[in-house]
Amino acid sequence: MTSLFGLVSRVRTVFNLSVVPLDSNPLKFGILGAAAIAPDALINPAKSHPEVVIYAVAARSQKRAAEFARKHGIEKVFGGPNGYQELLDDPEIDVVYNPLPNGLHYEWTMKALAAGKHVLLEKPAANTADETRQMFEFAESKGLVLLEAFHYRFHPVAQRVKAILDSGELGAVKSTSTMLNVTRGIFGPSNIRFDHSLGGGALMDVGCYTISSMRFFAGAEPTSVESASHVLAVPQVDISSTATFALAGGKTGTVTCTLDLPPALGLVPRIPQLHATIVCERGELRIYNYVLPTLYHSITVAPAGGPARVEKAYTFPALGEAWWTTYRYQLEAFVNKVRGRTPHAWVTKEDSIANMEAIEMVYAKTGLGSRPKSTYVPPATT
Ligand SMILES: NC(=O)C1=CN([C@@H]2O[C@H](COP(=O)(O)OP(=O)(O)OC[C@H]3O[C@@H](n4cnc5c(N)ncnc54)[C@H](OP(=O)(O)O)[C@@H]3O)[C@@H](O)[C@H]2O)C=CC1
Ligand SMILES: O=C1OC[C@@H](O)[C@H](O)[C@H]1O
Repeated sequence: MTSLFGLVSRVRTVFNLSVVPLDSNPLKFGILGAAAIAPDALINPAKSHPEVVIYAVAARSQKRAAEFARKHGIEKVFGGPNGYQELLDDPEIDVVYNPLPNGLHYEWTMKALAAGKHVLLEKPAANTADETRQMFEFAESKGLVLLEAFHYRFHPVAQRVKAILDSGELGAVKSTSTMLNVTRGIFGPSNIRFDHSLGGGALMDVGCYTISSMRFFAGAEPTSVESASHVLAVPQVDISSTATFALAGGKTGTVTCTLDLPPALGLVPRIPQLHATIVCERGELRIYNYVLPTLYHSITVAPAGGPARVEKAYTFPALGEAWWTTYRYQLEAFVNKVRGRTPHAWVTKEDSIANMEAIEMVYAKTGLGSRPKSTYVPPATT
């Protein structure tokens, strides 16, 4: 009963956020594209951050940009074929949020960095590890912050799980199983997720979380892909994928993802499955909902031969509120980094590159091949 009240209270707060007063010199964010994810990932979290103002949006259509701006109370609108570049050229903007389709991440992140903006970049970082490396090296050379938005990492759940594993309570990690299965029908056939040229594929879209969390919880990088299989949505684009990695130190990791979770009994839509199991030398740890834990989650710590305990982690001892989403925690860290303060968690350049490498390893194993490289060539001066 207590957890039901907690759930209702957290959900009510998330959907009825009051806007906190802004500091005197907030960071001004501009959004590239009137993207479906932008409200959850940035606009709503920004309402409770005194150092963030969502100042501008650009969309390929003026009308779409204007409607999005009106709906979300955004001051500045850039529309039309040059809208994205015009937003980047606006000297008022400090930070660019890039939630474009995966295949456009590289081009517009490079352009945003060239314009001197910090970038919050949606996952997966790009279509290839090479593009990912280039973006991070360019950001470093310009002294700018670039973050791949693996929001789950910033929530207390992921950090608490990592702390339990690192404590040695259960002994060393032997294997991981990470899953992200999305309900069938949420994304229609024309969705960017099924467009090869835009970087589509379940492994790119949701598999990137399963690989990221495998690497994080195992504390080890893949050395090879032992087996992999997929179901195609259209040629070269997987709607479901699974793979088993050999990881450094003799560990293994199995990842499972789909955008096509079938209904129960052929009729009842199932809620997304966002679970992970980590098997250790002296027991196992199970996480229910490591991706959107604010709604509800559980961390079950089951020592071999001993009683299991269940933990919850909605806040850190000195940071957060129970209703803070993964995105709100992520924004906290991002702003701290830009401001030169130490963030409570981070996804490093090396981490983002390694994740893309692992995705490409799976696509190589299955024969689908990496998603196409961007045709954008940065100017020589960049
Ligand atoms: N962190 C998270 O939890 C989530 C992250 N994501 C990530 O965010 C990104 C966007 O996902 P989502 O918001 O679902 O995507 P959308 O389908 O909403 O597309 C995002 C934007 O892409 C722009 N766009 C530019 N060129 C094209 C093109 N050729 N075809 C289609 N769209 C184009 C559109 O901008 P315009 O308005 O200018 O037309 C659109 O608004 C992806 O990288 C995805 O992986 C997605 C969901 C959740
Ligand atoms: O990032 C994401 O998280 C949730 C999924 O439903 C979505 O497809 C993906 O883009």
